Amino acid sequence: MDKPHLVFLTGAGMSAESGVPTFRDALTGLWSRFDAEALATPAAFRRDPELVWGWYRWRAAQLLDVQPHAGHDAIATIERRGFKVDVITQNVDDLHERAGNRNVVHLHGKLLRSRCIDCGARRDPDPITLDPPSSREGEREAPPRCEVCGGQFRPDVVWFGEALPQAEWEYAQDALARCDRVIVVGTSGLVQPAASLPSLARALGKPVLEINPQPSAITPEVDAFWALPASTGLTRLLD
Ligand SMILES: CC(C)NC(=O)[C@H](Cc1c[nH]c2ccccc12)NC(=O)[C@H](CCCC/N=C(/NCCC(=O)O)S[C@H]1O[C@H](COP(=O)(O)OP(=O)(O)OC[C@H]2O[C@@H](n3cnc4c(N)ncnc43)[C@H](O)[C@@H]2O)[C@@H](O)[C@H]1O)NC(=O)OCc1ccccc1
Ligand SMILES: [Zn+2]
Repeated sequence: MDKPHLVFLTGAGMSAESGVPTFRDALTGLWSRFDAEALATPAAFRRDPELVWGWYRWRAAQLLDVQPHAGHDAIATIERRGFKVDVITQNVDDLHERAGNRNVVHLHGKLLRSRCIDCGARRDPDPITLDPPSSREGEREAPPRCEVCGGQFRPDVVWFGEALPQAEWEYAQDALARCDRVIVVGTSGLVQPAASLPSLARALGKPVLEINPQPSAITPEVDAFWALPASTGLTRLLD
């Protein structure tokens, strides 16, 4: 008897216990301390590329200091136990990969990757991780220039008003159509189109469990809700 195919839909709350700030949490949330319009939009980068590049370098430097927690490890253990596992995340961190999951799809891009805004070229090692900047918030830094076309480099994340990467979005919808169960972890369910995936899963007849200490915008739509932090809720799945 084949083990069920599980899809994990994760948001910023999944990485909160590792020390990665969420976006909306009142005190620690990034959007309560920084203006998304001034930092996470194409217009912001055109207006002030040094401010935006500096801010993403600061976030990238922080990521180098955190580790996956028991919740990330639990999802990786479930995959090692022979379950087919797809992780579809809104997160730009690499904690699911570091925990050992192989099928991790980033709907909103990756913080530790950048690309040329003109020709799309990438560099290895990636300039966004090179000689991490002093971790002073708001440190301004000029984005590097592309060696291929001279264009400016930008963080390889999806900014507000930008379309999600086609391949990742199609993979997400296809995985929900093929899976047996869906577990949603740590999202407020406020950012579209990612926030529409749980209701798509239900429309496809897939049972949806949500793990979040607080009810979210998607809680009314799920089959089961565990008011728990990611580490506790996901570890409980191992029992
Ligand atoms: C704010 C919202 C209203 N805006 C949108 O949805 C917009 C569209 C839009 C504009 N106006 C609208 C009006 C109505 C509806 C939609 C819109 N969407 C877009 O712009 C998208 C792009 C959206 C992606 C933006 N990029 C990100 N990130 C990358 C960058 C970066 O990181 O800097 S979004 C970013 O914020 C989002 C944060 O949400 P969550 O992950 O849910 O985190 P949050 O902090 O909100 O909540 C944390 C949760 O965790 C819980 N929690 C806390 N601790 C724990 C714990 N320990 N364990 C478990 N859970 C925990 C908390 O209780 C809480 O529930 C994530 O998606 C994250 O990736 N693009 C697009 O629409 O393009 C069009 C288009 C289409 C075709 C062609 C051209 C254009
Ligand atoms: Zn280029």
